[in-house]
Amino acid sequence: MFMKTHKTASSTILNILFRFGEKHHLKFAFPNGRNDFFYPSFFERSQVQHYQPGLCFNIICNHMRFHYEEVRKLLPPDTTFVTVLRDPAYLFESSFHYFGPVVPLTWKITGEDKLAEFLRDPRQYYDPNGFNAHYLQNLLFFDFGYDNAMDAGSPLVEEHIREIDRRFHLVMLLEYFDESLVLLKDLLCWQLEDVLYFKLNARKGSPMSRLTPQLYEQATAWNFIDAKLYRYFNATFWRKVEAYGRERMAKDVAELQRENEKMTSICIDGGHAVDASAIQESSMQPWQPLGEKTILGYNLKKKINKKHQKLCRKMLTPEIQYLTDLGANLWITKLWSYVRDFLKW
Ligand SMILES: Nc1ncnc2c1ncn2[C@@H]1O[C@H](COP(=O)(O)OS(=O)(=O)O)[C@@H](OP(=O)(O)O)[C@H]1O
Repeated sequence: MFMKTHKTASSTILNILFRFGEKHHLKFAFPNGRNDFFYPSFFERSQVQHYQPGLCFNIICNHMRFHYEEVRKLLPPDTTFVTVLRDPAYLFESSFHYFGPVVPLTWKITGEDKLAEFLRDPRQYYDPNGFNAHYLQNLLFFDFGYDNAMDAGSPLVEEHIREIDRRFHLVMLLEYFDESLVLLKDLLCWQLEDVLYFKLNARKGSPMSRLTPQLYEQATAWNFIDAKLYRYFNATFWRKVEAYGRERMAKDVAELQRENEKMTSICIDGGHAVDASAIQESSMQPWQPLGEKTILGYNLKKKINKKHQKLCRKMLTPEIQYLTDLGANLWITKLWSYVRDFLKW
């Protein structure tokens, strides 16, 4: 079970899981009609495509609002639960840019830098009951199924964090992505080749966050529940690295990075991600936020040796296209995509 949190490099991990599941003919529990489990509603097993009581599924990994009991009833008792977190200030920045257009609360924010204006006085703009408001505060806590607008000082916050700790075998961190994948590979007894990846779903210009130190502080304070969550799992993460062995980790990370670089030179035209307008094949176009084309994608090299052709394509295939290839029914997502194309949205 991969709890796909938002704006945490989860699409990159999804691609890894898709490839592994496909290679080993595993059965995915896909949503029915869309690429998420009717998020932001809570997950229900009846939302799974072809769900029948007693049917066995091996992997569930699409966005959902987590509902432990329902997930438990769907999957075998020995299921491994994993997820990924990100520093909440940067997650907020990413979410604000990506989802801002679908949160009406942001429409009335004026000025060039809407994010800075929002953080100057969030209470002036924020209403927890607003449509899609969860994208603007403690999105991680919301995704895990808890109340993201609760008092950050409530003892319930720590209780919920400990609950996540009891339920998840591994909580990865975007900031230590390669270390995270080495721990994942170790936990699942996988091979190095199973965790090779290209960074997917990156926003234009995102390697340089636009958060000044002051905005970073403000974003952290505004997402203080997620900050507590992140701090807690940062500590558990480094305990896991310690147990794995620091030297062994450094060696494995270096090897993963070497292999990723090799794959980059084999697969990617120009060796880096490009603007949506520069992507030649429509099947390589990533999903874009409403009204913008800010998410980067890739062009496959024209000449790839036979051995790597399929792997390169799979590693670069965006989520929606890969889901279709794996047999997921996406009629609602596709209808929405046609409407957007028609309206040039
Ligand atoms: N490997 C790796 N390392 C570091 N960062 C990475 C990686 N892969 C993806 N990303 C960044 O993750 C952001 C996208 O997250 P998601 O794929 O979870 O987004 S989504 O919720 O599925 O839309 C997005 O962040 P922003 O660019 O800040 O928006 C990506 O750049």
